[in-house]
Amino acid sequence: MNDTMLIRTTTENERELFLRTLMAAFGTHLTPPAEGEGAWWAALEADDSLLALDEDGAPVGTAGAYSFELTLPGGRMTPVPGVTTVGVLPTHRRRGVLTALMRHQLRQFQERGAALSVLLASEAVIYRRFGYGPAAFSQRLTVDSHRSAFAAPVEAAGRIELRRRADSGELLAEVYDRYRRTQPGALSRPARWWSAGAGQPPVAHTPRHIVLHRDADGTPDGYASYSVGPTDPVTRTRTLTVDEVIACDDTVHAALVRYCLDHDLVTTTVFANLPPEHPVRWRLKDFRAARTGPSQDGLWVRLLDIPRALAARRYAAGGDLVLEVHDPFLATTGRYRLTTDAEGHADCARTDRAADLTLDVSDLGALYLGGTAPSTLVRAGRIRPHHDTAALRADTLFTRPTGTPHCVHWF
Ligand SMILES: CC(=O)SCCNC(=O)CCNC(=O)[C@H](O)C(C)(C)COP(=O)(O)OP(=O)(O)OC[C@H]1O[C@@H](n2cnc3c(N)ncnc32)[C@H](O)[C@@H]1OP(=O)(O)O
Repeated sequence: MNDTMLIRTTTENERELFLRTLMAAFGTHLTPPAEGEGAWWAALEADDSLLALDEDGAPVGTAGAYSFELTLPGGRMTPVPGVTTVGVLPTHRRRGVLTALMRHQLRQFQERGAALSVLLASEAVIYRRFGYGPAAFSQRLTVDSHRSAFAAPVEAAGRIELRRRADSGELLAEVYDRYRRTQPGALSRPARWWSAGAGQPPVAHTPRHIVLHRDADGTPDGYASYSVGPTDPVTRTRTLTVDEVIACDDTVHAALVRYCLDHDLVTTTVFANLPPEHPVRWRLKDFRAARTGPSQDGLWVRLLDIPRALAARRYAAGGDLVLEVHDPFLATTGRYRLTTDAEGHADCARTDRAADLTLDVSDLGALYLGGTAPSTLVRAGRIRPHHDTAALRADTLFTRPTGTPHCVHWF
């Protein structure tokens, strides 16, 4: 298959062909957006959308990429391709179509100078072989609304207003943009996403309510996006699901959470996508009124230019570490010396020195945003330490200098 397969970018007028192939791979159909919502495919970038064609020229697979900016630990932002719309027709699976698409796409990213790429994985078993590792996680918090009193009132100056999502794009985009610059692991949301609708997923099959928080001067500084499900006729239970609570400030965040918890005719409130260990649970008077769901992998990271990627983020301490990184998919192995100063600024270059740790590039991706400690992967048998203090030294450097990484953006 690989020898005869052609991979090429689409043209603007091939969007429908691309989408039909993708939808068939997922076993779904193109459904028109709900009233007042945009079509999610409006955000696709045609010149980054790849089609794999069989020997007869018929499309059998798709892969696309969006252009985002990723916020790194320490606050620097870097451009990243965000891999999306990956699918292979059920009739052509397990013959290497995805492998060929990934090879083509990663080469394209390298040619354009990307230091890393990111994705959200439909299944966790697919992408490690291509060098991606799970780097940021999210947690679901389910709260019994009637037991949700806070231990202390939220003292956020300002007010909350309920808005139509269709009229709020610019305000939400502004709030989101301020937030994502402060949140490691967050992605920019280009304008075309907002014109397609906000929330998570950004274009939902069900409409979302939006509440906007304004500070005492009237400047928007937070929002929440949510929907309320039907009432169960037997149990009389009803669930409010919050897709996104976005705010730079913890008190504003808590005011928006309080609004959601106080909604009438709701028995359960679900916060679908919070960072792990979010402090909001600790505001509850009754700690057991909330249950945390399993931690889910969110953003996956793949390093393409290791020295540039490692030097771009900040670290938690000064130090020196040599990593031997194996990248079987791109058929490279290299040793890299990472040197950081007391402020956590880094240099990274190839070296001949002996390695402290040996690891696969997908595991380096998993460590990159600080979401998982190197010692955890050593204990899991994924990373090989070469001496007793190697894991501890790596932990001291890599772990979260500026908070838990999190990516709320669905793509
Ligand atoms: C970022 C995103 O867009 S995520 C969305 C991904 N898409 C989907 O989930 C849609 C439904 N699934 C599909 O379309 C296809 O099954 C794909 C795209 C996941 C895989 O495409 P294929 O062309 O079958 O993959 P390919 O043949 O290149 O497989 C390469 C290797 O990965 C393995 N693999 C691929 N997909 C899976 C899977 N879902 N589960 C387990 N192993 C898998 C193959 O067995 C193969 O292993 P091998 O090298 O040891 O033989």
